[in-house]
Amino acid sequence: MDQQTAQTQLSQLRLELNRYRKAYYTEDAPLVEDSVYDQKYQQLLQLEQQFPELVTPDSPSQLVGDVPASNLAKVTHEIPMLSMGDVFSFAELQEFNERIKNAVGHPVDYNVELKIDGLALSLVYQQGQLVQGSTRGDGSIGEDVTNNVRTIKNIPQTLPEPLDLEVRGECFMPKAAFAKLNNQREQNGETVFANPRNAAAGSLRQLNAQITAQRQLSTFIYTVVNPQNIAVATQSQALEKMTQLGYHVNPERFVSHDLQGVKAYIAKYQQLRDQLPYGIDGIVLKVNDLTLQQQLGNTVKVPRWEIAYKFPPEEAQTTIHQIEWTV
Ligand SMILES: NC(=O)c1cc2c(=O)c3cc(F)ccc3oc2nc1N
Repeated sequence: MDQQTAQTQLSQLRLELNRYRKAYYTEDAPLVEDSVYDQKYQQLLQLEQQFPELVTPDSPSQLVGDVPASNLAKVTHEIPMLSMGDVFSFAELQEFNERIKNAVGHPVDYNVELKIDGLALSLVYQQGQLVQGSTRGDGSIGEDVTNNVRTIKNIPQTLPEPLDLEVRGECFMPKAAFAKLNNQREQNGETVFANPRNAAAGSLRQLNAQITAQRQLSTFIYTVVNPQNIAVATQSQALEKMTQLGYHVNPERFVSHDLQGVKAYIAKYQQLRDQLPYGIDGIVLKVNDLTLQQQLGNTVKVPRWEIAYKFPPEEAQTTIHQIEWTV
């Protein structure tokens, strides 16, 4: 079908479906059977899937807050996108360090990073050109958000070298953008997002990239999936190289030879957390040597060579802070 026909059919479907919605939701007097509504709604989704550039903000598919995952095309991750094991105390970090030392046979260096509170994103490049962007999904099957990531300013569309590369990072909404967006939504009588992470997810997982483009999303890239393509031996070198390639990499990182440095880093960023322009919910410890990472491998769910230390929830931390002030 050509775009013109699709446009005609879509505007007809939008008109009909919005009329049905109005009758159903506001006048409590459905005009058609649910099955008729659902069949036409699926027709609209199919057409919007085929012609995403024809999606309009008033389309019934856009009125449900962030688009349910089922409306976005699926992407299979060649290398699964795992999540991270979490710990909640320094003692557990020490246990993690002991496990690694026993497994490897000697102490190791860790690359220590902030844990950005957003949603995981994969970016695939062929010959240095961005060809696909996708969400984690269930780790094996994610959602295709390629058109949307093309609107995110700090994602390079073209690399300075013709590399075949997959990188992964966190997509987030800066706190200032989140506050502005929620003010606008409140003024328009729309539902507000609970936190920047939900706002980022709802803004990235849109069928209409024009909506994503208005949401001021950002990224911090933290992994090269195939580091052999960029000739690096450690996580810290990989992050340096990604910076040179034009990616936005979080600067608050360092290589630690023991956990004392990590203890100070945790204390520092637990204090700085509410002054940072982006949300963090902890720190991440990664075995710095990439060969050791490979040797340590992954469990079904998480890599064995890294751990996430989660801060206590912000409100709890603020309470403790207040107690200090009153003392
Ligand atoms: N939120 C984050 O700031 C952050 C998250 C991850 C991951 O989820 C992650 C998941 C993997 F399977 C492997 C490495 C990772 O590294 C990571 N590094 C980070 N800095």
